[in-house]
Amino acid sequence: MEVLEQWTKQAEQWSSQALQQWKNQGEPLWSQAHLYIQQVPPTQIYVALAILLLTSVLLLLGRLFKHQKANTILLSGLSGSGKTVLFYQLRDGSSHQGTVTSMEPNEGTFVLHSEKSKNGKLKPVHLVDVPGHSRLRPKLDEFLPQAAGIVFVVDALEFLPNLRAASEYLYDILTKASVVKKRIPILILCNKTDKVTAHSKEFIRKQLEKEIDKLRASRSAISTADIANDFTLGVLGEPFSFSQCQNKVTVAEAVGITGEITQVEQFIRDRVRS
Ligand SMILES: Nc1nc2c(ncn2[C@@H]2O[C@H](COP(=O)(O)OP(=O)(O)OP(=O)(O)O)[C@@H](O)[C@H]2O)c(=O)[nH]1
Ligand SMILES: [Mg+2]
Repeated sequence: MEVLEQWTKQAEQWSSQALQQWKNQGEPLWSQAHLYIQQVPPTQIYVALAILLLTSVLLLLGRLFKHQKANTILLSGLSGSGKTVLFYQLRDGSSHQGTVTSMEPNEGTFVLHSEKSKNGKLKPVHLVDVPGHSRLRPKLDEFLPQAAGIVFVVDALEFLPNLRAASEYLYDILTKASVVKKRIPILILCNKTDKVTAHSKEFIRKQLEKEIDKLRASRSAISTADIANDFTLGVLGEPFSFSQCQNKVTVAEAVGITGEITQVEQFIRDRVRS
């Protein structure tokens, strides 16, 4: 016990000595600094402070601005259209065979696999694969404020049996206030075109336009109170066509399973620029 007490005393002594030494060394430095500040005209100090403040504000604004620049691309579309396969192709260049119906969004921020070998600085893309199950679709709304583009994936093989459901989902997206106000570009991606029985993108576009035209007629007949937040689609009195939309709507083809995805990659890179 005594040894311990002696040790503690010794340690206390050392630390107070060290503290005194620092104080002795620091004092002349402090008085020198004080003297120097007194010599500098106050205007110079104010100018230096103003410059410091201005650069901090500019840096902060720069960061804020960078954050606001959207780099999110959303993959939407009915269940089974091939969004998750596409997500992995874009990220890894492989389809990760054996995907099952997604129960939650797949999300990642990365440089597209096909661009990894390219020189130069490429901005990473924040890609979100929103499950097609009707109960999970509202998740799309969470990501819309940051969306730079929406890819609406359509199964070109099993297209006709799903025409009504796909048109309804697309109609909902096209009339969302956040989509219309921000004019978020939409790419209708006709997937699974590897099979000979797949429909062409022209056929798919026309069928979707016809079906949306019917939906527009039936929906405008219901109470306007229900659709108060929605925007009316196209030009009233004219048959609906995607060219009437305020946001740019384009159509492209892909084969997610084998990685023939250059058109969707181009769409993404056009929306997300460094
Ligand atoms: N023939 C063919 N089949 C494909 C293609 N892309 C995807 N598939 C198949 O389509 C099925 C559904 O693909 P997923 O990527 O899981 O579909 P999803 O859109 O993510 O579906 P949810 O998660 O339920 O919304 C899988 O069996 C895939 O193998 C393609 O280009 N050609
Ligand atoms: Mg999925």
